[in-house]
Amino acid sequence: MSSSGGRKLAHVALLPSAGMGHLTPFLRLAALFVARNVQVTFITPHPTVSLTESQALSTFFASFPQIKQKQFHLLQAEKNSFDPFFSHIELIKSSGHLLPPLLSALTPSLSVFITDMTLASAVIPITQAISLPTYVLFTSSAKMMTLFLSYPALAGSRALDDLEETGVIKIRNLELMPKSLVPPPLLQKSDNFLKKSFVEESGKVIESSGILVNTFVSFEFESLGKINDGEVLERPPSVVAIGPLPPYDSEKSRLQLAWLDDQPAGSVLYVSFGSRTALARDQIRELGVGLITSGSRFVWVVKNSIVDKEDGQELEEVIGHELMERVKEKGLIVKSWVQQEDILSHPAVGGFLSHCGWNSVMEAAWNGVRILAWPQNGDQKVNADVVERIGLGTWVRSWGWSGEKLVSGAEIAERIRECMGNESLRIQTLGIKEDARKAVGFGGSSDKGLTELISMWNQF
Ligand SMILES: O=c1ccn([C@@H]2O[C@H](COP(=O)(O)OP(=O)(O)O[C@H]3O[C@H](CO)[C@@H](O)[C@H](O)[C@H]3O)[C@@H](O)[C@H]2O)c(=O)[nH]1
Repeated sequence: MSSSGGRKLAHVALLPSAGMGHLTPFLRLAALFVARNVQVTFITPHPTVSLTESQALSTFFASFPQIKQKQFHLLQAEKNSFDPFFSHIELIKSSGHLLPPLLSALTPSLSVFITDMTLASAVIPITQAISLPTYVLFTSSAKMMTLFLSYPALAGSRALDDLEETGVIKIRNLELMPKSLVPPPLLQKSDNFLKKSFVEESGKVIESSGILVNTFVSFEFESLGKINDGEVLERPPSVVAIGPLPPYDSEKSRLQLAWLDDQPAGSVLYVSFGSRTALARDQIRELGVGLITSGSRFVWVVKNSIVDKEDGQELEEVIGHELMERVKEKGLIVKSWVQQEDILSHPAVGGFLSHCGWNSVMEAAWNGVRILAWPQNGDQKVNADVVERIGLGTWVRSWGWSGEKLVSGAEIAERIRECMGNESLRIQTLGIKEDARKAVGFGGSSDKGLTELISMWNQF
């Protein structure tokens, strides 16, 4: 803690987890703290899983020289997991014992620590031992949080066995969600990585000083209510909605998007499945056919590997020469990565074919762009359900989880036409954009939540 003109200022350290879906909200939160005179130390696990993360970090620290960066050098370990992101999270956790010396060397001493929810079981015992108040940034939806917080109790009860009959996940008498939304590994009887990590992380998150969640009250009123009213857990840590975490200025690449500039307002569909999902090769081709047949204009980010370091193949090899040529007539194809904020904030963009990673959902709400949801894995069906209920988009439930079936180009085209031509959805989406901006604007629900937290931390 330090003081400015006699006023105490909080010093907050942030520790993100692996992948852009976790790093981005942490960077945005750090930028918000700077704008509110909070001193920030940003702890970056080193190395990162992807090149995109290292690049995002370099740009970020160049724009925010007032933020201290502390590299957290991870132990080297064999990468033997089926998923590079999960194995990186394990690596960060197993390097946890290297954190205390790093934390004790920080000056002024820390007021508060903020960790990613996937690292809680490694971090919270360490920060508890030094009596450092620790908050969790939950990077998914509040609806997903209802499942996350109740999962240890669910997994230890008969509730999962009873599912065969009811098809609905219940905690005590509270209906959380239909089984069909839940990531399949969480429903399995046998042990698996996701089950183990939900039980371990959730068990520690409930010992935290509080949870910050990247959502806003009017968007997820019901789920936030269920948690804060003690329906999900009898004594939940306080949960504060602080989203949508707005993009910071230098996040935009300031590239000239000449092609987009030439398209009519709201006419372009942006197609992306986030930072860590690659569709199967045959599904990529069907999607290409669907995009052409739909008649819509589009910007399509094609990833052919979940790790960008390995995303080496030429697009033409993946899509095929003929399709590649036809796709170019109506749209722009980008390999691996595009600065999403540049695209979603462009007036020509009116729709987003999205996997419903939660950051993408919040970014669509922030920019008033309607979603055609195509969840692929993890929390994404839960998030798609939130999108559909609030009216930010539509969801074709029959498309299933990633790889469950091959969705045909004709079917995709039909759904794109419906979504892009849906005038009431367009209007609803603009209303949601207004609500999102109100929530983080002066005196809005998210603004108040964060202001109250910071004033409390300034007293620590
Ligand atoms: O070409 C791209 C692709 C992604 N992004 C950005 O990267 C982030 C991606 O996050 P998200 O949309 O949440 O997707 P994932 O990368 O898939 O995120 C992981 O983390 C999320 C938050 O926990 C989960 O909701 C997802 O299911 C999980 O896969 C967003 O900020 C995007 O703007 C880009 O800028 N360019």
